[in-house]
Amino acid sequence: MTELIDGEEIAADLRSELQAAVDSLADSGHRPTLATVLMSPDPASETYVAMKQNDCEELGIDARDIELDVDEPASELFDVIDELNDDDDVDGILVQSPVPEHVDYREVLERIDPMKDVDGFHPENVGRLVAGYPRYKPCTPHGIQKLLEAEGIETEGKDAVVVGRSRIVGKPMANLFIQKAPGGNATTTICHSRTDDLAEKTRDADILVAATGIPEFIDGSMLSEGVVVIDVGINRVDADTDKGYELVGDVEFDSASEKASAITPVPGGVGPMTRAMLLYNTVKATGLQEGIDVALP
Ligand SMILES: Nc1nc(=O)c2c([nH]1)NC[C@@H]1CN(c3ccc(C(=O)N[C@@H](CCC(=O)O)C(=O)O)cc3)C=[N+]21
Repeated sequence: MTELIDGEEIAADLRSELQAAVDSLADSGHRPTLATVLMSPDPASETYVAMKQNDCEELGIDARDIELDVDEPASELFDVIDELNDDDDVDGILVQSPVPEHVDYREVLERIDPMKDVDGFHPENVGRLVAGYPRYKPCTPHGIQKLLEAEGIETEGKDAVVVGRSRIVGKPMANLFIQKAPGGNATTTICHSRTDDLAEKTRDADILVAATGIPEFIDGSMLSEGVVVIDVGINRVDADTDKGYELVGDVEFDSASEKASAITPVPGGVGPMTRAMLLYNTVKATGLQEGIDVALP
């Protein structure tokens, strides 16, 4: 039997576990504050930022919502980041990606105060993660670790195959899988668009993480019996629905389900976990900056 991994439920459990930490920080006069900055040409971005704001509201995290027109010069965005960096009331800063083409995302990431970098994308935080002493783990791969943990799926000694080498998912996921730490100790292969005979590699996986951004790129024929499939893709594809699209993953769900022992759905799998870990990092950021020990789940 294939088990459907309920990311929505696991994320809800995490949020309720974070509630106590938010409450105790608020009681001591340090209610966590997350600033989101939206300057994105992607129509999905607005939805995602709105979801993050709602999550904050539910937990009592203060959410600041800054929106910039996509035609503004990059300097406007940098000014906003500088102000948020200097604002002691702001604990976490997230600049939604993608940013417009005339803005260099690398410069954006390097500009954010690393202590407020709740995405974990600043080179200092990336470096710490790779070196084995992470400060803020990037939300999606961290969320995947929490999903596996909640499902009782051991990574130690397993063959993990990550398909995709992005800065936000593939690379940090692989780095977490190889850490000498819970949720790590996996033998890890990173595959990507230039990988020869991809299916040969993916068939070796005990745990497969699909993060290519290509709809239904991985199908059941590429998988071995019993694999755990984590589908990171959230692709909007044209469809005859009210919204004019439907969401599909990077995995062809039906054929993959026939092979998998457990699989995440899209929606309702990794996405909610990514959002929960953003709240986690925001709470952690408040604790670190205020010098308060917070108990994190
Ligand atoms: N600086 C930055 N940090 C990010 O973390 C970041 C970003 N930029 N840019 C865009 C991506 C995308 N992303 C999502 C997170 C959760 C869902 C999510 O919860 N999706 C729901 C469904 C959403 C729907 O119905 O459209 C689900 O999978 O169940 C989606 C997308 C975070 N991102």
